[in-house]
Amino acid sequence: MRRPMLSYDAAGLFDVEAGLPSNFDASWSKRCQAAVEALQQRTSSGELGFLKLPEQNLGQLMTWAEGRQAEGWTDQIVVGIGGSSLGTRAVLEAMGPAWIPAIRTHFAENLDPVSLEATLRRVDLASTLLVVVTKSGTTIETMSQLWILYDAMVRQLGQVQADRQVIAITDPERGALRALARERDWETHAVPPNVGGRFSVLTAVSLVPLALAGYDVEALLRGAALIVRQGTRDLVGLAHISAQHIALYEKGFGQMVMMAYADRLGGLVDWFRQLWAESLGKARDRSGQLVNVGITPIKAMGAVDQHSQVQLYMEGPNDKQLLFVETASHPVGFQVPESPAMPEGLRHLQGRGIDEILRAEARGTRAALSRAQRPTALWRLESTGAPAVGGFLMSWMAITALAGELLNIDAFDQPGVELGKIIAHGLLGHPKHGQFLDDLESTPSESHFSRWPAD
Ligand SMILES: O=P(O)(O)OC[C@H]1O[C@](O)(CO)[C@@H](O)[C@@H]1O
Repeated sequence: MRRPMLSYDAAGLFDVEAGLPSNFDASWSKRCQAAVEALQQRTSSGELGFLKLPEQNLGQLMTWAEGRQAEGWTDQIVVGIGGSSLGTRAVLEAMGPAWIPAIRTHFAENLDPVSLEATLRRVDLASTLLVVVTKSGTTIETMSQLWILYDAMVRQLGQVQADRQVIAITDPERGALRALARERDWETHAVPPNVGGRFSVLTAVSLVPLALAGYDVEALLRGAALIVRQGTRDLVGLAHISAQHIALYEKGFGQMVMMAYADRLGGLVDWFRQLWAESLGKARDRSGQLVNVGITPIKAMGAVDQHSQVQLYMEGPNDKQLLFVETASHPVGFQVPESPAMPEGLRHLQGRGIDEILRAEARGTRAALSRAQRPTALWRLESTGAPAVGGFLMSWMAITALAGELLNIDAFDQPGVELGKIIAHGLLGHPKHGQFLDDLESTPSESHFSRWPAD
């Protein structure tokens, strides 16, 4: 039998006291079928595009990227946040160590002056592309940093040259960035309007910077395609995974820890957190009823968090679903050397690979959590090559969308993030967003305010 590119072991969700019952699959079967039909219907009507992304032909993109690489650029700064950067970062980190990038990639995500300065010190703007990614074209963090970086380029290289070095990835028609790109004649790539930001890792949003960096984006899509190759059959299988998490949520397991056992898998967990949290954390269901639903995603890293979080996961409230993510192979290896000086109790480590030790730690931790009646599951990527990474991404996009159908919520909007943005714009002087400022003006009452050192 061929080794699978990706595998999922859910036994630990069933084998614990408050876990899933043995008739789980049968009892959720009808709901899963209905969820799949609904998702397929929304896909075939053109409302949702992410399931179709593996069908793209990337020939043109590859030729374009090779042409750009041949121009001799050394670096790209990807300016974007949330769904406009997390997917790119996840793939770069996961596949990175096996790759010698054609163009080095830096990110301008958070509004941290020190990070921005550090990025500027690492690059030579004369040989750097500015890849700005924002689907809406209005995101405050992205547009402010674009303006700073573009201004620095204009001052150093002149406007004509700076305009040649900007690549804008945004909605094909709408938004401030699209308008700006038209005005300045920047090169553009379109984000399909029917693919939401957090579902956009297999669109130009990530494929453009990844192709520029020389990554095998075609293999990424091939891996994603394998997950949904059998259409309904595959989707029903994925819907049962969504249902497992929802059923556990309904039993009181309202948090979901994704614990990655390899540093380079950490970016995938960051990507997953946005996908899961923004898609499923909703106040109302589709009929408008107040439900305040959501399963809180938590990032953990093995083995480091065994020395930090695991005590809580073992003995604290039994309200967490724990997903382990590991890779079966690494592009490089280290062995603990043999030595007569090795202390007695550690001799069994001699000759062991550190990957072998890490795997044993993951197994040990999962087994211990199971003994403590905590529900666990394991995702294993055969390697962190493009197909397995693409497969992981597509699996979780489908599981998340299907979970939205099962919960009867809209997994593709994010109304809860708007108010904070409006207030921030108001604070910064936006002429139309001053309505909440009075509430902020009042000083906190002394009984709820502390300062150190005390007067
Ligand atoms: O691509 P944009 O429009 O800049 O949005 C960035 C992110 O901001 C959000 O709209 C809100 O956090 C996300 O859904 C999105 O991925």
